[in-house]
Amino acid sequence: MTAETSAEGFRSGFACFVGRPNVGKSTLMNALVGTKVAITSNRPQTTRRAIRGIVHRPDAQLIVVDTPGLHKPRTLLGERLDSLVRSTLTEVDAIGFCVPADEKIGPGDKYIARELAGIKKTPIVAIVTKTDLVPPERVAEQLLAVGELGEFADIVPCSAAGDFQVGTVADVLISHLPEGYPLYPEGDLTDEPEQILIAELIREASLEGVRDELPHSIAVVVDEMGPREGRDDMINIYAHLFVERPSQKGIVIGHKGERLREVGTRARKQIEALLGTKVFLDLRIKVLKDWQRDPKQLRRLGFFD
Ligand SMILES: Nc1nc2c(ncn2[C@@H]2O[C@H](COP(=O)(O)OP(=O)(O)OP(=O)(O)O)[C@@H](O)[C@H]2O)c(=O)[nH]1
Repeated sequence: MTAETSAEGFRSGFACFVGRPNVGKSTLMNALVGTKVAITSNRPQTTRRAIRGIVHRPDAQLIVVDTPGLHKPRTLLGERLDSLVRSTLTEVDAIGFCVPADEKIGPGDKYIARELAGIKKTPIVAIVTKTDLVPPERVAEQLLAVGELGEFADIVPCSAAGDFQVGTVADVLISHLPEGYPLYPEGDLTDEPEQILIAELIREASLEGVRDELPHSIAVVVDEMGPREGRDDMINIYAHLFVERPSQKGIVIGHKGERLREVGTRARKQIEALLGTKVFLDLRIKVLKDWQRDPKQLRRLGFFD
């Protein structure tokens, strides 16, 4: 058997990071994944986990998933972790528990450690982050203090900002993955910007049931997205759906707007799964006469030649 067809010695699986807000989870995830793969969507219809990125190694594939909600203080310090987070934690092959080197261990860390103690089957790697901010003695003290928080498969210090031991974090997580074939061929992943993935999800939702009537006539552009004012748990997305003729507009909108509402709901759910956060989706529809034949409009819709 060739290397591609044999799983022998190859490890593949999922990992997620948990920890209080601001401990450096996102920075570490991004550093691990590097610039190779940007935020990437799951194929619709498959699992709802939001994939953050994939670390490709000759001997391993580590898929980093987001834990929506856990890093939101309200949920974190709430009475319970929501079921999505719980299921993510039990579905992954390894959990990275992040504790920063520059802050004393507090109630937030202990709360998470207690929650994690209930997850028996998944190896938990404690990661002391931001080591660049403190002297080595302090890192050593923090490693010991973290060790008191629970039973960990490993404890690793690292600094994503200082590029210290990021590779070791990957190595250690990978060492806890099961042996198996790569779960995602490299070609399966897009490195498209988030907005394009979101536009694609909206387009897919809008084609459901009318694919035959409007095969290529729908284009979607995300005009704007950003956090909703005054809320840290919701993103506003403003998007336009373009059709070529007024009759198509009618099809997409449906009787009394019913179909467009369904499209919005379906797309919103998919986008929420992708981003791991609540989404307010403002979806407008516009006729852009014969856009497929108009080079200027094609450029506007992101089809560059
Ligand atoms: N000095 C230093 N700063 C870091 C490091 N990692 C992250 N930070 C900073 O710490 C802050 C929080 O980092 P994030 O990666 O957003 O933390 P997070 O845990 O994902 O935060 P939430 O999304 O709120 O849960 C940012 O200002 C980062 O720049 C590190 O290794 N060293």
